[in-house]
Amino acid sequence: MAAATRRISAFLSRSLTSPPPFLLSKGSVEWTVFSGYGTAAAIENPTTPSVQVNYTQLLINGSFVDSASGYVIAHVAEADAEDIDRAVSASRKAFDEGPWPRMTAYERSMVLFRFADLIDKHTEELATLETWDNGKTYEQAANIELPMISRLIRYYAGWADKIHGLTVPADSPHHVQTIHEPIGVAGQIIPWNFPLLMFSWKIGPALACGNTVVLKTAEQTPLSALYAAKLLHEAGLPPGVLNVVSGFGPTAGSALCRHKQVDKLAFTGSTQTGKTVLELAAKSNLKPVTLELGGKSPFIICKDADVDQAVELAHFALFFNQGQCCCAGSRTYVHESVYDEFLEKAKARALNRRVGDPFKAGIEQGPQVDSEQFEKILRYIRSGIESGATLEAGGERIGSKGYYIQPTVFSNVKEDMLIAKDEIFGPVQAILKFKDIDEVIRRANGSGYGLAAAVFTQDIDTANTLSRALKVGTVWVNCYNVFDAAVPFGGYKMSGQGREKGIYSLSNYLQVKAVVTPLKNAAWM
Ligand SMILES: NC(=O)c1ccc[n+]([C@@H]2O[C@H](COP(=O)([O-])OP(=O)(O)OC[C@H]3O[C@@H](n4cnc5c(N)ncnc54)[C@H](O)[C@@H]3O)[C@@H](O)[C@H]2O)c1
Repeated sequence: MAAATRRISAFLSRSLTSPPPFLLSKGSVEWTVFSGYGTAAAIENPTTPSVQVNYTQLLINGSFVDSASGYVIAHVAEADAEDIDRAVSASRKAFDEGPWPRMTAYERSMVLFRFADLIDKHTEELATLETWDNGKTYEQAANIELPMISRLIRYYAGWADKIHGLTVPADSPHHVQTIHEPIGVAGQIIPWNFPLLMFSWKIGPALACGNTVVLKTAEQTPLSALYAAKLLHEAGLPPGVLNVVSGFGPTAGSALCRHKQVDKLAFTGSTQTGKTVLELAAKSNLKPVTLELGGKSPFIICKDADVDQAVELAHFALFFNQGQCCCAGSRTYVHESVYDEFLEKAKARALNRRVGDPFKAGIEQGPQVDSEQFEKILRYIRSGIESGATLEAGGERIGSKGYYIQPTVFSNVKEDMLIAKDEIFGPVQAILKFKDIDEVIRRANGSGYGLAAAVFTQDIDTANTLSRALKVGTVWVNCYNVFDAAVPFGGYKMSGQGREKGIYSLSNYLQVKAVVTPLKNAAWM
């Protein structure tokens, strides 16, 4: 139904300070035509009644009140298959006929540089939306993530005019050149844990290479990407080059994956959905797919480790972003000689973690993103207790409003327990004891995932042995979560296919064409 726009609501189900002035105020609704209104053919110009929608809360005991679990912060247009089709058509037209691929690489790079400047200028708005949408702390969004995002956009802006092919020597009298061309329309699907960072990882290389994009945000976090996309247009991006659609996976996401006019797909999210995305791509037009999926990353603390430093880093590796990181160090392997000391200190650190209103200064942990994740994490905590792991700290929700979970630590964890196998995606640290290096390599590699790992040691030989033996896309040695724009990121095994960031991401968005021309009277071959 062309004129219909349904609405989905972004819920902020947590205790927060009052909404920033530039956002829709709590409970306000814009009037729109809703689907199912009359018959499709008759609704070219639907009547807009003068009556406003004023009441959207629950009417309980004579008063309009928010739901117990949270309140509405904004209403967002929901894309369905028809909207995806509109977005893909716009993107197709922008690629096939529009100015973007025909602009010089330098002009494209300047648009991206201007965009990066605007991100810096609008850090406060973007970071607020990110916290509002996701629940992560404002300090993390503003001081860590936003600077990473503008840096990454500048990194790819710098690549735009450095993408070129080769001249290739042939065995016969032919002039052979390779041309690196943009692929065309890129469909991109991102998750809710780092909405803006994932937005930048996806659009940065795609646009630098001259592609056009349809990007679907996660249904939990639609707000910040829309704001950033507006800034990109302000920076000079022509219409149709970047289309941002909010919507649900099985409808909008699936329509994007199946679309035959989409030339390439890039997906970040769960391994299960990654399999679906790959299948839909194969069944439609066999578009190439890059996948950045889940993980169960081992953090290995060797016998010579400085325990205080190891505790702090392992804590950061797991609890950062409320534990909602695909590369969270969620299996903490500790050598038996330092195990007891590590455990006591890890427990104390978790108990000291400052959990609370993510807009307040000094808070380390906000709420989980939504009720589904919240319930799932609590189920995993129960499963940890039932399977015989020792609950050392936490284990409960905090308060009765908002999705806050106590920083939780389990010891005596064994590989056959669900908490050691599955991606919990929450503030739950699982500590396992090991005796020797060969054993920990075997156990660390025993997972179906292979996204990241950390090695904590003062011995260069141990670091080298482990770095080479671990079947993962990133090994952090005596550090964690270092996400420079130039450093590739991606997974082995069920953690994904392909790499993002760095020069590796460029090849995801380029076709290589060989052009072969006969040479007549060549001066040289
Ligand atoms: N690797 C990561 O960065 C990452 C990020 C978020 C979540 N996860 C994992 O995924 C789990 C579940 O989170 P989730 O439900 O938000 O992940 P998900 O895979 O369901 O969602 C990620 C994105 O895929 C879309 N999607 C869902 N179903 C789709 C379909 N059939 N076709 C196309 N697109 C579809 C979603 O709308 C969203 O934009 C988490 O607990 C965590 O384990 C991993």
